[in-house]
Amino acid sequence: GSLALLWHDRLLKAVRKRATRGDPQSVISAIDHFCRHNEWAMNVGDEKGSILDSVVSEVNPEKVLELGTYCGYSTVRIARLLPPGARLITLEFNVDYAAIARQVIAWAGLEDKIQLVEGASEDWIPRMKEHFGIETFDFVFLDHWKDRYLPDTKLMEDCGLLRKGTVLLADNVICPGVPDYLEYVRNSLSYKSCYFKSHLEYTKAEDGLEKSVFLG
Ligand SMILES: Nc1ncnc2c1ncn2[C@@H]1O[C@H](Cn2cc(CNC(=O)c3cc([N+](=O)[O-])cc(O)c3O)nn2)[C@@H](O)[C@H]1O
Ligand SMILES: [Mg+2]
Repeated sequence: GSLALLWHDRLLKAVRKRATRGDPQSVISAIDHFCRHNEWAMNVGDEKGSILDSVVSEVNPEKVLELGTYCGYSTVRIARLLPPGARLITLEFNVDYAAIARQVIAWAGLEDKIQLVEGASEDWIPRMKEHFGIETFDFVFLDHWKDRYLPDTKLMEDCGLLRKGTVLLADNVICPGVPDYLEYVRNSLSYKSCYFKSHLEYTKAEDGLEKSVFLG
């Protein structure tokens, strides 16, 4: 609705005012400042974001998939750490959010590493190979609708998009929570899973990230 759009315009203004064009870290700090001091938003945030940073740095992925772009905060967080030539595909089906994210990504100067695709994850996952020439992903960040984490993970398995060693990192496994997904990755013989305890972005509530390595 228009109110949400107004809010997102204020977010963009804060980014343009506080962040330096072409400097991803300043874009991240500007969004964190806005969400902590002005208006909360469901970005992964700075605390969980530094866990995301450490997992991305450890995996050093060439091919990355993000489910749920939102304003592009985690997209920028991930892309700024990728080696030259690495590519990040991010899926977002809300056109208003996608428009905001494109501007955040452009301000960070990371357009050439990122492909923002407008559409639903369930529609695009089956088309990754023929449409983007992707064989398998090295790293997947799940931050979209919580009832899509499990079906989309199974869909990625069925489409052969995961290889031995692919790392899935899921946001919000405690709040709002993804019980069916957690039960699956923690009990399936195809995954080695571990939990990184943290807090819901910009709050004191518990939340965390689940890192699950596909064993093939
Ligand atoms: N199947 C889908 N395919 C592509 N994009 C999707 C899909 N589902 C949602 N999205 C998009 O993700 C964006 C952000 N989003 C994420 C969620 C789910 N995330 C949460 O609900 C959430 C909620 C809280 N929270 O309530 O405190 C905290 C968080 O960190 C969260 O990620 N809902 N919309 C939205 O633009 C939406 O269009
Ligand atoms: Mg989230």
